[in-house]
Amino acid sequence: MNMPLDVRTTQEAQPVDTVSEPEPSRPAATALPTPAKLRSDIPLPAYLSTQIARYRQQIRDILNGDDDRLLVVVGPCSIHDEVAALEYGEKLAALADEVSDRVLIVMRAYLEKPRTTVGWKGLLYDPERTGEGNLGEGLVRSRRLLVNLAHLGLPLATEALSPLAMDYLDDLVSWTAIGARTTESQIHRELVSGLPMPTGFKNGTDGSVGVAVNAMKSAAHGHHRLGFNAEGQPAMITTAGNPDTHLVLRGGRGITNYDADSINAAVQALDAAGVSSAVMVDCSHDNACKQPERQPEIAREVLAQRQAGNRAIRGLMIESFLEQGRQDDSEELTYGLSITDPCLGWAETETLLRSF
Ligand SMILES: O=C[C@H](O)[C@H](O)COP(=O)(O)O
Ligand SMILES: C=C(OP(=O)(O)O)C(=O)O
Repeated sequence: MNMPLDVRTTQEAQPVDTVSEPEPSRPAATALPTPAKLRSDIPLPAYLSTQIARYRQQIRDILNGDDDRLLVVVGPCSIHDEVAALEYGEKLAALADEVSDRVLIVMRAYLEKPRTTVGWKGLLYDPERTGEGNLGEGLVRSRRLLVNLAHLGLPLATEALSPLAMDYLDDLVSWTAIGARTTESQIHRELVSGLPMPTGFKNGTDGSVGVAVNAMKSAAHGHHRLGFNAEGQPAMITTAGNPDTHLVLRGGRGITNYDADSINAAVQALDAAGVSSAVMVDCSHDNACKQPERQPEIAREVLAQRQAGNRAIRGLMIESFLEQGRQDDSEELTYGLSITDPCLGWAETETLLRSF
């Protein structure tokens, strides 16, 4: 199991003096299994652990320039239907083999969604999408799905939103994202500092790259943070620092940042800060103005810059599912169609990935 370097459990809680006033009411708390229990109920077989370690190293090698292949993180915006996710994974795994001499494909297996205001937050929180929330079932289904996807031979990517959720899942993930809404958060930077895999920090929702550069500097350092050990007891977590972080350019409100000037400016900022200049371009989100059919043209434009000599460009992100577009959540969903951001369809994705 990949745990941060040193986990010390607080043994001696100080007794609290008698409280004269009644304790203010607290939010309802429903008990959940500990990370150790979930990991033992849904174990990661040793051969998959070896596979994941190998993929993490391949991703590091690409980011460091020791492997010339293109890193492509591709898959649904969010997973709401495990059957469709596995069908997508089977297709992607076959294609990944076919293009593996020039592209390392990593499947987006996103179980937590950051929302601008409110909305469905992902399989991990509310697997039946009732609005009631059921983290107990969500954690089980999320872990089981990641194990099943890993069985297909794919490396997996996810967004780390709740730092505690990663305690249940991080052994299964080969690449992690910190999203645009949390890159500036100290808690997420501390989390990344102890993660065992390469991690991309998105630029901010306003397009600012500086917050991601600062995040990389912070995450490279060791931290002490509040957390829980594998047995679920409160613990001071001591992290060693993560040297394998990089920038993900995803555009911002009314701004795209995949053009040569934007990428060069970002690389200059990374160089000036003394952090890795490896860049991944997210062809979706604000770069595509949420128009999924624009992703192939954005990918081609970025790859033209790479072919023209910009070797800082090491990766692309593409939001893709079985069907193109999106739908609002309802009782009668179209199979294989996103219920969060719009995705490129499988046929278009296949053509695009083969062209790299
Ligand atoms: O990638 C997904 C969305 O862009 C992100 O979760 C925010 O979604 P929202 O603005 O619909 O809440
Ligand atoms: C939420 C996502 O992206 P961003 O943080 O760039 O909005 C995502 O990639 O699913």
